[in-house]
Amino acid sequence: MNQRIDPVPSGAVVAAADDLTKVYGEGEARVIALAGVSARFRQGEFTAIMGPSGSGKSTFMHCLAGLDTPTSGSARIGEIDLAQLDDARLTKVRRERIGFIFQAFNLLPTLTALENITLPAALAGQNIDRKWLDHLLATMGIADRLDHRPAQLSGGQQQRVACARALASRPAIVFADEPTGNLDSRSGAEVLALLRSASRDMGQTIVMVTHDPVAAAHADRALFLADGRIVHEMPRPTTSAVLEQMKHLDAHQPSASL
Ligand SMILES: Nc1ncnc2c1ncn2[C@@H]1O[C@H](COP(=O)(O)OP(=O)(O)OP(=O)(O)O)[C@@H](O)[C@H]1O
Repeated sequence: MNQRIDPVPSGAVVAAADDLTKVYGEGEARVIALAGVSARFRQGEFTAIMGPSGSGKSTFMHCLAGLDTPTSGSARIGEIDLAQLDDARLTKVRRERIGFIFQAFNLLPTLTALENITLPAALAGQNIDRKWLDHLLATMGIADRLDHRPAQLSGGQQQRVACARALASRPAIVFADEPTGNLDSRSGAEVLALLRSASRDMGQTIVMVTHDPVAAAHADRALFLADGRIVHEMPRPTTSAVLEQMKHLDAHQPSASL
């Protein structure tokens, strides 16, 4: 009997894109931001989305997260096709199933760290499991900063609060948009280690857009976009392999030949 070796993670599909296209503008201003992107994101999988500037990374993530509407194709969270939802239902799905981490942290300045962390769950009318929250706060290393307001925290601490906020309600999927873009390398490494541990130890599915090969090397796989298409998928990315791939893609950018 042949033993089959299956390289695909066996977790359930948590989010999926099928032939997503996105066209902005018309006539001379027409831009094809996504030209048919399909991908699966499995339970507990940590995916980095990479690609040259303008390749469609943000558009892809926004369509997957229900923050933007594709021109055609479908984006699903679990079994829910986002295109079938009106605005109110879409907001509900985002609140209940999706966590977000942004480059600029996006914490509310008048709220304490703890209030920021629990706000999305409160808005969604969800209870946060206290044991889970304590575990999360200890893991994120912010248990002694909970009464501080964002201005009283370092950038790294603010992003760890934002990570705890995204993970608190155990969403189906967390989208992180350049989460280390505003951090020094040490704080960035801490945040990446936390995301790594959230996926590996807590089974959290994470999709992270990044320009940074060091950040991508923390993921289980990297998807590379160019001109609105996925042109390469790299399992277990390393910094040097990602760097090579990026050089290759940059060399094929139209501007590089000018
Ligand atoms: N609202 C919009 N209106 C018109 N064109 C847009 C809009 N948003 C994005 N685009 C265009 O779509 C293409 C993809 O943009 P997108 O922001 O998804 O790329 P990206 O890979 O995230 O870029 P970056 O790394 O620079 O953030 C670009 O050519 C961009 O100019």
